[in-house]
Amino acid sequence: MQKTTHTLQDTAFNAMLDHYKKASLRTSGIWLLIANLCFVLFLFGRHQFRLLLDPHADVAIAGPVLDKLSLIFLVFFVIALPVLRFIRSRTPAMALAFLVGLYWAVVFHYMLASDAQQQMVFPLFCMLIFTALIALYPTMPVLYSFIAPLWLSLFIHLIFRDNTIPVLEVAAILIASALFETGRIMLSRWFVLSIRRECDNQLLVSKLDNLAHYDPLTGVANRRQLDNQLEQLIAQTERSGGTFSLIMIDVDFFKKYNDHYGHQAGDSCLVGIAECFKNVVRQPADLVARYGGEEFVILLHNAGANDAAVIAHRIKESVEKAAIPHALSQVSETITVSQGIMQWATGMTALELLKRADSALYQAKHAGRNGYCVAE
Ligand SMILES: Nc1nc2c(ncn2[C@@H]2O[C@H](COP(=O)(O)OP(=O)(O)OP(=O)(O)O)[C@@H](O)[C@H]2O)c(=O)[nH]1
Repeated sequence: MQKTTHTLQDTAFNAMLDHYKKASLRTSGIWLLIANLCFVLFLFGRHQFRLLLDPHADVAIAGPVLDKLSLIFLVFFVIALPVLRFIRSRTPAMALAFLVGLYWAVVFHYMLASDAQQQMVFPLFCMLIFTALIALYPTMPVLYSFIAPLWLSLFIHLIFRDNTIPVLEVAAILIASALFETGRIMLSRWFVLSIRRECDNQLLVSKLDNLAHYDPLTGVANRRQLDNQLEQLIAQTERSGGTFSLIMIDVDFFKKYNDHYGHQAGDSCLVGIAECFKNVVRQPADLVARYGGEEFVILLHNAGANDAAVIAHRIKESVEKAAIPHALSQVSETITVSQGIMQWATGMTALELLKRADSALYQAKHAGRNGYCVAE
């Protein structure tokens, strides 16, 4: 039983984690794309600004290519931004992140080939990976799809550029990568922890809600929920017109049942009877509630007294079919119920309705039990 509860909790937690990962991907994916656009515009503006200050500046190699690449990114941005809203699964997000990463790998390639742009590559690399970390840390595969092309292009370039390996630059990249990875682990632990707390809170709220609104023995609505729904139904029916009915049900000779079979058997009997009621009403529209002790009430939406009588007949049949033995009953060899039906009329309060249904139930008892009576 405990194992089942744990499995259910784990399933709820995994579903919630998945939901929040996707939600965060949609919102922070947009932010990341805009941040990338800012970096692109910065490079473009920087190049134009340098030309403005010094028309002979050494920008010949990378400058024009970067301008074209900026334009390409702008087109890509215009297409990708609306698409991002519709991304529901991880694979297209990974593909999109990889494309942006690849774009930066190409930009790095051209920047590293120019003396004037070279010194910008490492700060740009750091800014890119850390903004990506902020946006994508909950979904590691998407984050790595973005980082991998950047990282590989830089590393391959550094190692194969000259015959000697630039130890300082490689060390700087390794330190930045180590900071990135430890930061990612830390953030994603906090993320998982906050989802775990959220999941626990929701489970707690639903447990408290169950305790507040359902009868712990039979699982049907309790008196509090019945009172609330009845008030609401009266207000709603008064506003929109129509009608509804209420059936009050009492188990026949239940005291004798308890005395004969014991209180625990009495409890099981109530559970079985409540099950019969649930099976015959329209759910979730109609409400089965435990009114108190061995008395139940059923609220039937959009039902007149005649419709309620049909339901009452079905209840009688369903209880008979359950065939719960009752050796001391004076009307049958099995458990039976008596029912009082009352149709709501305009201006009638909840209290009056319940009282009239109770009187009809009394009449049904008086008429020999195991039957139903409609209030006049
Ligand atoms: N096992 C069990 N018994 C309950 C519960 N709530 C009420 N009862 C019992 O239900 C019995 C109700 O008895 P009465 O009100 O005298 O009615 P009855 O014996 O059904 O007689 P009639 O209604 O006239 O047919 C009492 O013995 C209560 O103790 C419950 O939750 N579990």
